[in-house]
Amino acid sequence: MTAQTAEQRDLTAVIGLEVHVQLETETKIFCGCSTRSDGDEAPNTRTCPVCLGLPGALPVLNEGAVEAAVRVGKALGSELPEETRFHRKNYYYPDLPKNFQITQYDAPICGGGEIEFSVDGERRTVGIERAHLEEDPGSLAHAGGSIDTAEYTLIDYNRAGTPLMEIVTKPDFRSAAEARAFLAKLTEVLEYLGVFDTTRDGSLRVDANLSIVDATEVGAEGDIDAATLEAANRTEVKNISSHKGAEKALAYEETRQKNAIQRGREVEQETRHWDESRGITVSMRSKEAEKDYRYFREADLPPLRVADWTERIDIPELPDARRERFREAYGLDSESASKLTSTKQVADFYERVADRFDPTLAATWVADNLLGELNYRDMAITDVSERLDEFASLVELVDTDEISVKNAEEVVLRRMLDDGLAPGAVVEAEDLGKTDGESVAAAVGEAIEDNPEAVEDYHAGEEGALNYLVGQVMAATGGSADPGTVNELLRERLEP
Ligand SMILES: Nc1ncnc2c1ncn2[C@@H]1O[C@H](COP(=O)(O)OP(=O)(O)OP(=O)(O)O)[C@@H](O)[C@H]1O
Ligand SMILES: [Mg+2]
Ligand SMILES: [Mg+2]
Repeated sequence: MTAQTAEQRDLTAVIGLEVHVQLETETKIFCGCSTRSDGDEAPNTRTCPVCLGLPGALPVLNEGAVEAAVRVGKALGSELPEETRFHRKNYYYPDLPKNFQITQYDAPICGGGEIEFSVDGERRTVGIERAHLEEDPGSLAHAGGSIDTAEYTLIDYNRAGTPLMEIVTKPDFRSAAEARAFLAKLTEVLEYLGVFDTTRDGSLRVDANLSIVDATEVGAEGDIDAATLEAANRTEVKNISSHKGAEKALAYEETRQKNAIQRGREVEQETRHWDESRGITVSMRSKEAEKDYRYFREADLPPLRVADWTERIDIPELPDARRERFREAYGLDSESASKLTSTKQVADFYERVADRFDPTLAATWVADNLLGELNYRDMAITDVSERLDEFASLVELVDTDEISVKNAEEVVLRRMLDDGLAPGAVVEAEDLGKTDGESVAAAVGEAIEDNPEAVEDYHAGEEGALNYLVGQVMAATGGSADPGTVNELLRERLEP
């Protein structure tokens, strides 16, 4: 080891992501096969000559996929070209029986753009290189689960031809945590656009690129010049299917590469595989160069004019804008505004409740109570979207003081979710109607009469005695009296 490598160098990680997202369409991108799996379908049943790549079968572009891609482009602030084209990317691997993937090359549907997100309370902006449309390959099942030890592999082409969008970022990330925060934001935006179904298995897959550069190469703005980026040997980690997986794989790669460099070894430019169960990346092959793919024009698909689509398609209000509007229009704090805009469905639900009640009360009920109880049950807002009227009538019962907040939260809401009951039915079944003023007053009188010692203690200045008496009244009214009112009534009655 030379003297130079023996001392610790100050190193920085450089990260760029290629994110493959399945666009939500009814049918595949180049044929009429369904994209919807019914859960326990047999392999290779949702297929036809086109997605099986049989000779002579001709692709026909799905308009739904183009529309979704245009939405994504608009949300990213990309440049949408007048015209876009498709290419064949040639490679030999059993997940694609044609031996090429129809994708885009020099005229992708989206060029440039950026995404802003927060990480550790700081705002970051990451550039988008481009985003293009392509077909998803089939899926491989390695016997025993591991690609490097399997004896054989099974192939299922049901997934083949699902519309994919590959969103390629600039190498603008400097840490694994940033990459993860970006993925969360991207997912949120895609979900708002209605082009992405997060619950679909494998709907988001990431290739994570990482290289290490000397910290001295990083400018004041975190910028690194193109020649340095080009010269740095990067690894591309494939097979990552979750945000958390991406963060873990990148953190692993960062440590592995930094250790190699600190020991004076060079990092090899290669493709690596993320082994989720072992939590490590393993070498697969040297990184293919662009020329290996022999890209050429897909002659079976004519160039597509996107200009008309771009004009016609509008996108909804995006998460950041909606968050800001919630803060201003409804006077919510940042935390509630964030919670209530976490998905478009939650935000829509909240706005419908806020239309009927005081927005702050609506925020407490949706953000704290409802989302909390749903989360606890592994349910989503979409499970109760149809029950907005019932939910509103629960808030109404509290708002008009007919039941106590405690009973509304702990009894009514829970039984609504667990047993599918309407709030009125729960109130009746559990006899939760608030005790009227007279019976509370009577219970207060009784508590004073039955507990002379506590009364004496209270008069002797012991505040604890009052709490004891409040407890007695609450017990006598079955918890339906308002503790604050009981407290006041007792003080009044005990005044000398
Ligand atoms: N020095 C670097 N360190 C880390 N990431 C880098 C570096 N230079 C480029 N990248 C990132 O690598 C990714 C390159 O993706 P791109 O799709 O353009 O090419 P590719 O990976 O060679 O092609 P393929 O789609 O065939 O895998 C981008 O996300 C880019 O930001
Ligand atoms: Mg790529
Ligand atoms: Mg790549």
